[in-house]
Amino acid sequence: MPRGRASAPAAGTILNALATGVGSAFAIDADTTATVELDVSTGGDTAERAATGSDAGVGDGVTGAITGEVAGVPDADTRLVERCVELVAAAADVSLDAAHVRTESEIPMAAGLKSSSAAANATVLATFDALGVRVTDDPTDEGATADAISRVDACLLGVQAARDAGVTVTGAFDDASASMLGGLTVTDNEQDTVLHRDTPVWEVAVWTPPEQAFSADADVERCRAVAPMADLAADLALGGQYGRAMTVNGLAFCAALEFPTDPLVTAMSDVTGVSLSGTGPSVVAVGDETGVETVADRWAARAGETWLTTTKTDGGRQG
Ligand SMILES: Nc1ncnc2c1ncn2[C@@H]1O[C@H](COP(=O)(O)OP(=O)(O)OP(=O)(O)O)[C@@H](O)[C@H]1O
Ligand SMILES: O=C(O)C1=C[C@@H](O)[C@@H](O)[C@H](O)C1
Repeated sequence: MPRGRASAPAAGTILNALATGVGSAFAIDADTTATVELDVSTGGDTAERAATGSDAGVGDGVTGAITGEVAGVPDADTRLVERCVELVAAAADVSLDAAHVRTESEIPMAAGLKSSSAAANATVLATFDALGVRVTDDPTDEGATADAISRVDACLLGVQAARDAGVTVTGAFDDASASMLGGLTVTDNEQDTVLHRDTPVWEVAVWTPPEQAFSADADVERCRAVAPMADLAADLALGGQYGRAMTVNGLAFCAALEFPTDPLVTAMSDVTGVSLSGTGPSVVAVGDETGVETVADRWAARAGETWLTTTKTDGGRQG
């Protein structure tokens, strides 16, 4: 039974795309790993098997059950990662009799740290790994050939799966591209295009409060109301002023989504940038070691987890 494995990093937010469709994120050093086992069909007529399979999946050429499992979270919603396996099988033109995907994650779920993008990217890459298809950095490798797929095309399969599973508002290509490519990206999530890439190197402090906030439940109308501030943050990010973009975004989206601004106000004089990450509740600060450690000490008095990490300039990897 072909088996594949891959990992992809979490990310923090520079600009939330829920206001205008333009978003920006950067990869951080905390991973989700996916292990995929495939039962590949060896013969017979796919359409006939698909019509008769009692557990048929929604993907073409999938005749049996695709099951998912999240280590340590028995009641997790696994539709996103199951859909990733289906879409990769369809892109690689492979028929599956069954498949199982298991994720293990250092990233808290629904905390604003792009757990969904990391899980989707890791699963897409692990499924291609099981099929012997390697991911390449060559953007001219369009679509999945017998042995290669470009990173961006692999990422777009995960974005499609997130849309199909209903875990995203815009598709979150900003989060997904930062996780898959590494470094920082600015994207247009309506066109699924990368507008800008860079690899800033920062120390990172993260405060993750004890609650969850699912992106699909975010108040989109309130986010759209802060579009003028999102436009300003986009201009700053596209001009390379990432820290200022992040702090403008943080103040605007804490206000829109009714998270406290105090963790940002008490951090901003010590760091390059600080923001609510994603749709919250986590807050992320970037800067030099002294600055982020000062902020982390201050945040440690709050309920939840405060932790230190770094930016990551490489993204998802197979094996
Ligand atoms: N490790 C994982 N394995 C499988 N599915 C996951 C995993 N992590 C997240 N998911 C899926 O993503 C959903 C959470 O998506 P959501 O966008 O709300 O969280 P997030 O990506 O952490 O937040 P944000 O988009 O604000 O950064 C979960 O309900 C689950 O379906
Ligand atoms: O679901 C979505 O479309 C998004 C969720 C958040 O992570 C945002 O930060 C991101 O820009 C878009």
